[in-house]
Amino acid sequence: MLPARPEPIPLDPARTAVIVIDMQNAYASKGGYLDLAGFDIGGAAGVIDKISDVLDVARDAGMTVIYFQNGWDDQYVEAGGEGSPNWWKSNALKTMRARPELQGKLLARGQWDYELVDALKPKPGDIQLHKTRYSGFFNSQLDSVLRSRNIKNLVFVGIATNVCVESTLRDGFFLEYFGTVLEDATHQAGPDFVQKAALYNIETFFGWVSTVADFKGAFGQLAPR
Ligand SMILES: NC(=O)N/C=C\C(=O)O
Repeated sequence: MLPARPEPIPLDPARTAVIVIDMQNAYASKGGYLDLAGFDIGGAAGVIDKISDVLDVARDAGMTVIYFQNGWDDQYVEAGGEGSPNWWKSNALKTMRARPELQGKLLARGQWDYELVDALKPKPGDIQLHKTRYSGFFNSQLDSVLRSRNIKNLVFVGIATNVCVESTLRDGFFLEYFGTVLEDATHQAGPDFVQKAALYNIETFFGWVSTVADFKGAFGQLAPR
């Protein structure tokens, strides 16, 4: 049983996956996309350490760990052209249009920006998935990976709470997955109030909100390290 808001949620480790959303240099490192686009990434470093702790506990408890990376091919075909709202709304694409010297660098596979941060590299047995839009369920293998493993519960960590974490958790809700966010293992893109708003939405309408300490308290004892 994981203590959570609005109420504790039962999680069977064998039927639970920890979903690590987009812990790439783009979102968590100085000089990465969010930083270059003018977002405050000051809270990202603390989140990296918390996620590392969560993943150690999750693996030892027998949970599946799934890493997502967000981005596109180096020609940005997968990003969509002017016929796609993504072309208009993606701040990475807008930043590159405003600063042509960055073209080909942001969120492009093969570039530093796309890579996972050094402290959070997948371990044997972890699963790596790629996505081209904010939701991890859109045009990805996530649903079939989860169903083939009989997984029903999703625990979310990563960046950004109000964009890709919330989008993926919401889509999971519609597909009958139970989503929980560990609030202190996430960070928002935007002012503090968007973190609060995203967590309010999740707690009230789409899922559950818990903490790293409660996760470690609930599952840290299952397999002695
Ligand atoms: N990973 C995310 O939440 N991404 C947010 C914004 C973006 O990718 O432009």
